[in-house]
Amino acid sequence: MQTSIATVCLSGTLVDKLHAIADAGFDAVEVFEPDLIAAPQTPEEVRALCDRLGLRIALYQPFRDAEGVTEPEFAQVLRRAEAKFELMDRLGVDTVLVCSNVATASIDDDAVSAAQLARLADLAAARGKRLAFEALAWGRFIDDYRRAWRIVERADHPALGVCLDSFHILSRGHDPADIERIPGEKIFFVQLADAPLLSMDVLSWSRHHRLFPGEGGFDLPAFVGHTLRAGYTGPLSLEVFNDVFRQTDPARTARHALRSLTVLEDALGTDARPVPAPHELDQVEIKAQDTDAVAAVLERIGFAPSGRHVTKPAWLYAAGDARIVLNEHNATGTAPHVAGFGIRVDRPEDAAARAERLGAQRAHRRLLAGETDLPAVLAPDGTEILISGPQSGAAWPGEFAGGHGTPDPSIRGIDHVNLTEPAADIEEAVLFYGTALGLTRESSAELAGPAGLVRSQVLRSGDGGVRLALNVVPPLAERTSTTQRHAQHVAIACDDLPGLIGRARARGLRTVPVSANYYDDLGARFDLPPGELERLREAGLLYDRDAAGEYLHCYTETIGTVFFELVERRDRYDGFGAANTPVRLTAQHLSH
Ligand SMILES: O=C(O)c1ccc(O)c(O)c1
Ligand SMILES: [Mg+2]
Repeated sequence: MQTSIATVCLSGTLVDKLHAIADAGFDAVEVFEPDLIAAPQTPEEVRALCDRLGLRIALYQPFRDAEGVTEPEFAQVLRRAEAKFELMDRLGVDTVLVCSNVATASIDDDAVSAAQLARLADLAAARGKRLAFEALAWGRFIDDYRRAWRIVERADHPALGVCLDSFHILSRGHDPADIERIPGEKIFFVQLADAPLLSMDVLSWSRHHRLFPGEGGFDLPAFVGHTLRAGYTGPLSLEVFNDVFRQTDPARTARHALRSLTVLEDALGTDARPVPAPHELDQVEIKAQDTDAVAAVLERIGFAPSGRHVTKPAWLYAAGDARIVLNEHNATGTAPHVAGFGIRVDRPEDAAARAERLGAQRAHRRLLAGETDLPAVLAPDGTEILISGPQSGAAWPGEFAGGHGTPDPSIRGIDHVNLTEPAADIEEAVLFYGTALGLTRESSAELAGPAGLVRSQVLRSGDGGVRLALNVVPPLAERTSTTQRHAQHVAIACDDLPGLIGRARARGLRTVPVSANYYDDLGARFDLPPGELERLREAGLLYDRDAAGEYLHCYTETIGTVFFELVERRDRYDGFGAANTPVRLTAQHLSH
């Protein structure tokens, strides 16, 4: 399937955009007219650049307000079209998108629109051009692709077909199954955009909030399936108007965009490779110039040092199935931060190949798997993912020697990892981690803290063995606070958290203090058994409950940009204590 993207999706000048699109690996491009008009290059120069870059210009767009108009107005439409066909000759593009009239339409009549489009198509055909008619969701009279098709069918002109844009169809709740009634050769172009399911006017929704396929609430695989079954063989072209992507690095956004098409193609089964589902979080790597303070906190929690790496300045701390690597190799000048994590899957090489197909780079392991040969990849945010095989008791811990001490018996494993992403990168991170690691998007929440709203998206493997939470830093929070920017954390699963916390405190562990008001509110919200509220208050634990079970948790101080959460899941509780997050954010804010 040919891949294409509209220049309007990206930031930068037309030349920046074309380079980014070609470098990402797209086959074709839609030139969005305002990008061309503002560019200092001549159309011939743009055409030559596309040739050099190996990019086909598949579409020129948009041509607005062409039909449903009075005869004098239509004479002006033909004059304007003549100039655009001339321009298209110079650019070397043969198809122009004509969108349904939003501004000048005064005649609500299929016969009139069909006759005018046919006359426009006559003019186009004489210049070797084609018109792809698109019903905008907010068209004055034509706002439904089925009506656009009826008009095109009625005009019955070989140079006139439809353009199907998933946003206009799915945002209005129009049934895309009727696409299959359109002959494939009359579908001149297909544009793809996803979007979050918002309730707002459709024009603002379209102009500001479109997303790449797989990132919103629309069923793009089903939509594309209908176009393919109709017999469409042209490019799948991304057309995403989005306020963030208009600002971010175009090269990175273009790679992200192409990744979304790769995922979509996989979902269509044209190149399906089952994603190996991960079983568990095998380890977390925390890097810093000096990891002593993190080591001290881990020992107070109940981890035991399992030794130093045989060749590198790195140490393994373990307890139960929880393994944390503290790495000082190549870390000059860095504060403690989560540099990577490990997952355990059935077929590590397949999982790595899948991640690479989605644009991840192979990581040249500086640390683990130097001796044991395991694949590792870099996520777009730079996090290193080490991929282990299914056997528990992986080989890599054997790279560490000289351990001592006994871990606390209540510690079970790694419950989840919580990474922070800049607001501009969250869509990319969610798409990448979800699709490369075979995790499903779970709840997303907006949590209020003293420095703004923290958006949080949870990704989870089918059996809950791997849980990853991605938090968006409030974009302006850097001006007021540093704490939320640094909200990366590693959650340690244990049983009997009250018992563990007592022993950990005796070892000197400090946790973030919880307000007295919190416990008053907890008592009001939950009818807890006698004495339970007091026990939670004395232990300084947070509490949550849902229909499936209970959740007890608490947080350590922050070291560098990392802190630890200790969690006990009772029965089948499957959340993250989100209701308690504002209390935690405030406590962390106060302790800085
Ligand atoms: O928002 C618009 O005006 C607009 C223009 C061209 C398109 O293809 C489209 O889907 C929307
Ligand atoms: Mg469109």
